[in-house]
Amino acid sequence: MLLCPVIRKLQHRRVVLASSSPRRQEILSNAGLRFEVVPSRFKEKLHKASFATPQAYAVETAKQKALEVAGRMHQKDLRAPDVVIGADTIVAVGGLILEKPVDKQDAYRMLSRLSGTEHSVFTGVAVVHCCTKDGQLDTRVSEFYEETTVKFSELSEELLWEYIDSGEPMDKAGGYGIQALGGMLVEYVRGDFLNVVGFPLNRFCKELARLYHAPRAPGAPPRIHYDSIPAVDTFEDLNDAEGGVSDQAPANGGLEAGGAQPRAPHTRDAPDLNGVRDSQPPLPAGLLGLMDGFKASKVLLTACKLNVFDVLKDRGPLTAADVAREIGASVDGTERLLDVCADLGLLQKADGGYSNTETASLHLVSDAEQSLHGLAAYLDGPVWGAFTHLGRAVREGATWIPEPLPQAPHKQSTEATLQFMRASHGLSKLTAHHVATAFDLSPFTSACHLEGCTGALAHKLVQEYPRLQVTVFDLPEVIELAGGFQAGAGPSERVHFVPGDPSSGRLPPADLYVLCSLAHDGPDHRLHGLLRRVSRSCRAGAGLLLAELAPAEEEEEAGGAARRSPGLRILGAGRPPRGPGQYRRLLQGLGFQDVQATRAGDLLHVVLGTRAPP
Ligand SMILES: O=c1[nH]cc([C@@H]2O[C@H](COP(=O)(O)OP(=O)(O)OP(=O)(O)O)[C@@H](O)[C@H]2O)c(=O)[nH]1
Repeated sequence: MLLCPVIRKLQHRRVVLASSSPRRQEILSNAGLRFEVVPSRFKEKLHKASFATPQAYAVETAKQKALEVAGRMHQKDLRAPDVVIGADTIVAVGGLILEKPVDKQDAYRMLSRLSGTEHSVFTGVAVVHCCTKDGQLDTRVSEFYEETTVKFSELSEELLWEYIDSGEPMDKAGGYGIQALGGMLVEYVRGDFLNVVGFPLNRFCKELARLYHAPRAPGAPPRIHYDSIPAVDTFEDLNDAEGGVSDQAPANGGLEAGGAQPRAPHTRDAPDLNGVRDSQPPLPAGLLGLMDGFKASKVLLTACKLNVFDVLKDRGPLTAADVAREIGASVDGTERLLDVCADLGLLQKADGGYSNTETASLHLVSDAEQSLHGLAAYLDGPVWGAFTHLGRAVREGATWIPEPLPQAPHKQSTEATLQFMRASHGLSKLTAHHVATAFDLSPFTSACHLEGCTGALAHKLVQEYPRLQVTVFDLPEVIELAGGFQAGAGPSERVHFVPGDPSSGRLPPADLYVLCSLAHDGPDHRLHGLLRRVSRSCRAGAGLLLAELAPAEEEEEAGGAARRSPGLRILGAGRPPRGPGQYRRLLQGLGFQDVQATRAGDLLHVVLGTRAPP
């Protein structure tokens, strides 16, 4: 699915989300939208009985929320934002409209009404386009709603009160949060899940596509289709070009009548649809994005290095001054860093306070179970340094990534070795489940993970397969430090650490050899060398499990060119990603048969082959 063009419709506009709901903020920032948050002060007290349907009530409330913010911002700044988004979520059951409970008794009334029955969740959404004419605010509103049906199980009194006492129901429509504990009350959902959570993202994208699609004038020549501009397959009718020319005025019919068409700030009026625009090459937005994409990476890596996400862990919103004090940095500099992190969807910003998004809590806090903090430090350190001198590497024919570690251990200090191991550990913990379960490995009783580093994958394998013994085989200096890492739930007597050199010398005997070294996915000749050694060492019938980082599926389909993930492509040594056919040929050429390849966790190719008899 080609998603970016839809959200990109709003890229050059000042977008405001008129909502205090953290769920809405997260849904939209996860989708890549950049926006400011200005919670609405509109009191949700419209007269429900005066609306023909519950959904009409939700839509009107959403619209009033957005208009209040547009009006207030216009008054304050004398310039309204370009787009204000408002939303309102309600639950409708048996002719009743349920909003957020006012107290525990109210929550009890709502939840007992929902117990054992089906109800509808409506989210009304208003997209208000603003423009200022002669100092006056002019608005056009596009509005819609989405309905999702939810069925609750029968809830016992005890369960009901336990849930209410958890505190979760209080700020949620209908008194439950389907995304958290409330999910346990739900028997089934029909429709958009995110609509229940507070924002119908799919419908919103379709509306954007519809709003920003300018129909071709009758008789006008057909539009040029630029190869670099992907067609939108799900969000139909999005046929304009990327970049500046895509900031066309919304289509007629998309917005309510009664005001001027909004346009992107700092741009001149778009030319008419008379073919002139079609003769212009598109502005190279993608190219410009590639050119300065490193800035976003550096912001993320720097925020990790300064432990911004650790400071915000498990705390309510903190101001820039609070964070600056804790990280020992200037308030101005910290505020700028935090604002960009919020733009990048790493932090939430509301009322001048910052807090971690779910992604940051999961992966950027240093002691999180699935932390990638170590990877960030490694990328910010040796990898950043190597890329700074990329020109030299190209001239000299060296690999693009510093031969990080096991390849050149004698050059590494213990700290450098640990830095690499932390990166590898984070990636392994993140992906171990997907690698371990991509195929049924239960027929194997012994495995050897070559370059197994801290043993994170080995621990997952023994957890999944109760009969399996796993040897972690890696350089002595790595094995020596591996004990300092928490690789699994606890020490397992079925995981053995054996020092040696995977690229020379004898390999420990095993039924299954595993190669999964994601943090230093090296050049082809290295992998081929290791595979040849496995092929020579293992008996006929032994297995080989190989896992590598893979481009997104759509890129793979487009010929593996990895057009839109250069970072992934060069995570290795600058080689193009392999497709399933290439794995098959590679392994068959090395004496393996029955080669199967699969994708796992959206980020990996996992391949399993069996050593053929010589
Ligand atoms: O399963 C879930 N259902 C609903 C929610 C959250 O409930 C609220 C709905 O309230 P409302 O639409 O009035 O939005 P507010 O939170 O008050 O924010 P505004 O400032 O936009 O008025 C909403 O937050 C949903 O996310 C949920 O979390 N799970």
